[in-house]
Amino acid sequence: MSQPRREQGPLLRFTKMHGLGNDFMVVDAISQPFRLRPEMIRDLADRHFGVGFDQLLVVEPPGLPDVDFRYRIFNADGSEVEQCGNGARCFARFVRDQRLTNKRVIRVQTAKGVIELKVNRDGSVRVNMGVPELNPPAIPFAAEQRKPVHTVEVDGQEVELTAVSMGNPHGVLVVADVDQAPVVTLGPRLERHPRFPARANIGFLQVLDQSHARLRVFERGSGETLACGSGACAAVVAGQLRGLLGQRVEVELRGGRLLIEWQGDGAPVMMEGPATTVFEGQLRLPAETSGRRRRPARAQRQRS
Ligand SMILES: N[C@H](CCC[C@H](N)C(=O)O)C(=O)O
Repeated sequence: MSQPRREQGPLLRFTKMHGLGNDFMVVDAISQPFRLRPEMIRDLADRHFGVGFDQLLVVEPPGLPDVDFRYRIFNADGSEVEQCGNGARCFARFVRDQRLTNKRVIRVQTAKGVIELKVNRDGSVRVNMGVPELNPPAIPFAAEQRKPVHTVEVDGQEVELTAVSMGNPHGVLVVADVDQAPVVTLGPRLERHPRFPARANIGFLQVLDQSHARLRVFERGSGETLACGSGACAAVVAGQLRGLLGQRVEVELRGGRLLIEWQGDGAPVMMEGPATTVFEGQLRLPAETSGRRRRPARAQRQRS
C-alpha cells in the first residue's frame, strides 16, 4: 500500500560553518521566510536525522538604528541564547560571503545587546565581545557578593569556580591538565547546578604561563564542544581575576587557537580567530510539526 504523500513544506537554504570545530547551521532569514519552532531546531541539530550542529544562527534584519543586522542563536537543545563567540565570527563571514553587506566592520544585535565585528583581510575576524559581567545577580549566579572565586558544592564535593557573564553565563574551573579534567562528568552537573538559575557553560582552564592556556568547555544546551569563543573570553577573565593570566592570552581549545585580550575591569574582551564555511545546502522543512520527533527530509549537501 503506497505511503500517504506527506504534504511538503518550503525549501530552506542554509550554510554549514564552524569556528575551530564549534559548528553551526547558518540561515539567512532576510531573503527567505523561516519560522522557528524549538522541536524543529532539535531535529535539525540531530547529527543522524538532521543537519547536525552545536548552534543554529539565524540572520535577520536589524531591529535597532545604527545596527547592520540582528542574529539569533539557538543551542542544539532548542534554547535561545544571548551570545556566541565562534558564531559571531562565522556570522560576519556569512553576511559578507552572501553579499548581504560589503562592510568589514559590522554591528550586530543579539539577544543581549550589540557587538562589533571586524573582518580582517586574511579572513579572520576580531570581535568586541563586550565588558564581562561579574555581579552575581546579572550573571546570573547565586552568591552574596562578587568574588574572584566561589565555592560550589557538587555531590558532596567542594568545587572552586569563577562566575562571569559574557552576555551568557559561565563557570570557570582551574585544572592541572585539561586532558584529565572531569569535563563529561562534572560539566553537566555544574551546567544545571541550582546556583546557576539560567544554567551555565562550564570551562576547564589549564594555565601554561601568563600568555598561554588550554581550555575545554562543557556548553550549556550543547554539551562539550571543540571550541567555545565566549568560554575562552570567560576563561581569560577568570585567569586574570585569579592573578594567573596576563592581558593577551593565546587560548588553545580542542579545535584550535583563539587570541583573547582583556585590559581589566571595565574594558571589553576582544577575541580574534578563524571562521570556516564547509558547505551550502538546502532541505525541505516538514509542512507542520506535530510535536512528535519527525525526521526532516535528508539534508542535501552542495560542497561550496
Ligand atoms: N552554549 C552557549 C551558546 C554558544 C556559545 C559558544 N558556542 C561560543 O562560541 O561562545 C550558551 O548556552 O550560552
